Parts: sequence; structure tokens; C-alpha cells
Amino acid sequence: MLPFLFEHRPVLIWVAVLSVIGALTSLAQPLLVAQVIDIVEAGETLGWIVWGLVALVVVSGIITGYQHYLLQRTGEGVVLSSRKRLIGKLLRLPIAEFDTRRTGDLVSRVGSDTTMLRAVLTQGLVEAVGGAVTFVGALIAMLIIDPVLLGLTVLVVVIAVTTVTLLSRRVREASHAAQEKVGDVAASVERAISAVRTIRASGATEREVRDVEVEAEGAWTMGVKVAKISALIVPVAGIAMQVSFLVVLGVGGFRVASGAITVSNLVAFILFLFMMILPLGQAFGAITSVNLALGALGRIQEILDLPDEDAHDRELAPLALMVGHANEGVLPDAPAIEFDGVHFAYAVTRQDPADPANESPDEHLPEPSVTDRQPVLRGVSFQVPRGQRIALVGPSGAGKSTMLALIERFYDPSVGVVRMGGLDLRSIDRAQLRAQIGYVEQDAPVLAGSLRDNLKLGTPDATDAECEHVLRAVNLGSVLDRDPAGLDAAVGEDGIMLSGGERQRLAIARALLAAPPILLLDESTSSLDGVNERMMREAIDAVAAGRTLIVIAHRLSTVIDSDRIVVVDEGRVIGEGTHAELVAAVPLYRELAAHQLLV
Ligand SMILES: Nc1ncnc2c1ncn2[C@@H]1O[C@H](COP(=O)(O)OP(=O)(O)OP(=O)(O)O)[C@@H](O)[C@H]1O
Repeated sequence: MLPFLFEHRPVLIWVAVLSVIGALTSLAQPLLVAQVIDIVEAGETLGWIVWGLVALVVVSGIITGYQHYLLQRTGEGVVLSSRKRLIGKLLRLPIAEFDTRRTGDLVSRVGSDTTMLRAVLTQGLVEAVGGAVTFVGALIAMLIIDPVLLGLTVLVVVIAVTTVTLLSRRVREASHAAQEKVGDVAASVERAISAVRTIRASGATEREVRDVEVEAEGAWTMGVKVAKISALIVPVAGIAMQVSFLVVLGVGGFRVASGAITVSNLVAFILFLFMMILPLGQAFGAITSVNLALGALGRIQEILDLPDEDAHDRELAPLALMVGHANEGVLPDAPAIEFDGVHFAYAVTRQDPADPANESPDEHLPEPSVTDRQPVLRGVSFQVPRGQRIALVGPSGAGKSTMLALIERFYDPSVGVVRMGGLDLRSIDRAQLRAQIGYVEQDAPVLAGSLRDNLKLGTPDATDAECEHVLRAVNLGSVLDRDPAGLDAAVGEDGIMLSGGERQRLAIARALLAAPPILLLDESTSSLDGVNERMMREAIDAVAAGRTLIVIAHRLSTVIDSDRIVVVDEGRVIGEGTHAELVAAVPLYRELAAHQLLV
């Protein structure tokens, strides 16, 4: 927690000072009350002392309120800085992390876990400093009055503190587990909402509701577990208090009888015992809330401890430091893109052994492995000369999209090298690499917002005229004209207000606006009716001019006039050439072409 608290050091010191002042004004009140009694007994007039008492009460009230506000505000500050760190880290994680983690759970870490940190300040530290002052003051007074009685009291207190400390560990663990469950709930809600149309259409609403409810009940169960453990802490504190009083009364009475201390001293001791024990009770409460927060902090730290996407770039590529920067001009004769003996496998999460729900009932089964590598590319080599238009074709699952992902460096090859302009991609700064490349994903993600937001994602400085120009270049002029808002027209969540084909062309327009020398286009498998297909071909023709283009084509008609076609099957290149050459030489290609009535 300390790094988060450290950021707010000045305020926290100020709060501590206020706390001490508050404790002192409280300690002064009994003294003034005693004086008032003395004066009344003596039959004299009260005068200023009453006003002094009133002022003290008012001042201590104001201090408490101000301190409370400062702590709440600092608590919000801690939540904000933990959120900022988490968001900054989340958006920079390696792409592979997003393949295995659940979106809802990540969102819940930013939303819910960070909120729990606030409790450390608002409930944990509020009374800690003032309480400590009172505690130590009372302890000293008790030591002066009767060390023997104090010894007995401390013994009881030590036993109580040890018990609470042991319990607090379990509070932390249970809190962590409870927050994990909250993450599960968020993940299953996100899953259901993102596929809500399919779920409705499949008549699966009731079942999905039940599934999410089961997750929510899991969170409830863990919450109750936290409640049970922290409920143990409350009686421990209560019992400690009562036992101390009984011991002090019993032993103290005996010592008064034996003449070791006076009655008035025993009364004073008991009053101080009361002053000492009150902050102790508060501290026990604070231990619970701090440990709840630490449980959530564990989940935040888990993400913060993950490496950034570029964390290992220096180790991977000492060349990058030598080259400094790289672009297509570095090696003028080299192909724009080159795959050289590339093997690649995704890490697939099979089972999470940390999750007790996944524990194997059969003890004799081998431990489930967390990751398993599925080979997707097995020795891929081909070249894309500069300025050419290359098509990748092959059956679904052959590994075509994976090849584009490697060019974007979302992943690095397990074996082999991908080069741009003759340079190993790993030696090129990621930002510079990606600036050279336009990438249009298969499902053409469109971000909620306006047409303009979507277009300017990669080129925030583009003018409206440039935006309109690229829209018309990809046959999206009609989308612009049909809404009076023009570029400000909303596209809806996930671009739901656009058709599939329009989404894909909007994504192309976005890539085009940045005018990259290399364009990667993963053609949509859907939305390719006759009109759309023609518009798509025209859009591709428009973007092909003057740049290197790699298109994954699901419809051969879109790529028939490419400079070269690379046929991929089961992670291998099984043929390369023009349409006519491939029809003659590669049976798989001939079959694909025949299916699509092109031969
Ligand atoms: N992020 C991922 N994590 C794990 N496996 C993946 C991932 N992405 C793809 N795969 C697997 O890799 C294999 C190749 O997928 P890829 O998307 O590259 O194929 P493709 O040739 O583009 O297929 P399609 O034509 O259907 O788009 C598939 O078996 C797929 O299951």
C-alpha cells in the first residue's frame, strides 16, 4: 500500500498533526471539567472557564470534520492513482494477455478493486494517529500509578492482539477470494451482454441469467466468509476489554486491601484503562478494513506486475539500439515484408489450477497444465516485394490472420524471423513499425462514437476534408450523406448502426487516412453480397495505389488480379503464383476456385 499512500505524504502528515491536536483537545476536556467542579464546589463564579470549555468542544468538532474530509479526499486520490496506473498498464499489456484474461474481470479490477483501497484511509488511518497518542499517554500514566496492574493488563492485550493479527491474515485472503468472485460476476455479465442478440435468439436468456446468478451467489458466499472471519475479531476485542477490566478490578481490589495502592489511584487506573482500550477497539476495526483493502490490492498488483508489451524489447533486440530508428528506406532493395522459416504457436490456457473450482476430483490424474502450445504456423517463408499486391488464401484456420498479427508484432515468432525492409521486426521500435503499417482486422472493429472519432483514431490531426475524401474513396459517401450530422454521425456501440460491409470499409478508410506504405487487410468473411463485394473491390483498388498491400481474401474474386497469391494450408505455404499458375499447379487452390465458380 505504501507507494500509493506515499504520493499523499503532505496531506497525511497534516492529518496526523490534526489527529494529535484532536487527541490533546479531548484529553484537556476532563481537566477543564475537573476545574469547573472545583470552582462550583468553592462557590466561586465560573467566568472564562465555561467559554474555554465550549471553545474546546467546538474546536475539536471542527478538527474532526476537517480531518474526515481530508481523509475522504485523499482516499479518492489513492483510488484515482491506482486506477490511472491500472489503466495505463492494461492498455499496454501484451496482446497475448487479452487472449487468456476475461474482459469483465479486468474491468472489475479497475472499477471495484480500486474502490476498496479507499477504506484504508477513511476507516483505517482516521483514528490511528490520535488513537496512538491516547494509547501511549494512558499507558505511561498507568505505568506511573501501578506497574503490576499494568503488566497484567498488557498480558491480556497482547493475547488479544496476537489473535486478531492471526485472524487478519485470513480476512485478507478471504477478501482477495471475494474480489476474485466479483471479477467472475463482471466477466460473466460482460460475456452475456456482448452476445445478447445471440442469447435472445437462442432462447438462452433464462439459462444465462441463472449462470450469472450462480456467479453472483459465489461472490455472496465469499462475502459471507469475510463477514464470519471479521465477526470473530469483534468479540475478541470485546472479551479482551472485559477480561482486562475484571482482572484490574479483582487484582486492584486485592492490592487496595493490602495497602499497595489507594482507592483513588485504582479509580484513575481504571479510567486510563478505558482510554487505552477504546483506540485498541478502533484499531481492531481498522485491521479488518485494511486487510479487506489489501485483498483487493493483491488483484491490482497482479496486473501492475505484468510486463508491458515492449518490456523485453531491449533483451530481444540489441540491434534496435544500434539502428536507432528504422523505416522502409534503410535497405532499399529488400522486400517490404518477408517471412523466413516462421514457426508460431499460441499459448492456450487450458485450466487454472489456482481456481479451486477446477480442482481435479481424481487425485491420481496429472496436474492440469496451465498452457499448452498449439502450432499454428509451421515454417512459413514468402516475400512481399515493395509496391505489390499480395493475396493470402487458404481454408479457414490455416493461419492467415495469425500471419498478419505477426507482422503487427502482436506476437513474436517462436522460430524464424519476420522482416520489414530487410530488418528483423524485433529490431524496430514498435511504434515506428506500426506507423508504417495500416491494419484492418477481419471483424473490422468500430469504436462507439462518431464517424470522425473512428477515422481519426490513428491520425488525430486529419482535417474534415481529408476524412470526407477517404470515406468517398471507400464508397462510404452514402453513409456521410444520409445523416445530416455528417462526420459527427454516431456509429453506435460496436458500430451497430452500420452494416457489416460498411464497418469493414470504415476500417479501411481509417487505415487509409494514415497513408501507411504497407496495408494489411483481413477481408471480412461476411457482408459480401454482390453490391458490397463490388464496393469492396473498388475500395481495395483505391488503397492499393502506391502502396504494398497484403490482403487475406475469402472470396477469390476480390484478389484474382493480385500480383501474386500465396496459398496457405495448415500453417504452411503450399503454393505461390498468379491465379492462372495456381489453378494449374495447386489442387487445393483449384478446388477453392472451382467452389467459387472461377474456373
Ligand atoms: N488468439 C488466439 N489464441 C489461441 N489460438 C488462436 C488465436 N487466434 C487464432 N488461433 C488459432 O490459430 C489457428 C489459425 O487461426 P487464424 O485466425 O490465423 O486462421 P485464418 O486462416 O485466418 O482463418 P479464417 O480464414 O477463418 O480467418 C486457428 O486454429 C485458431 O483456432
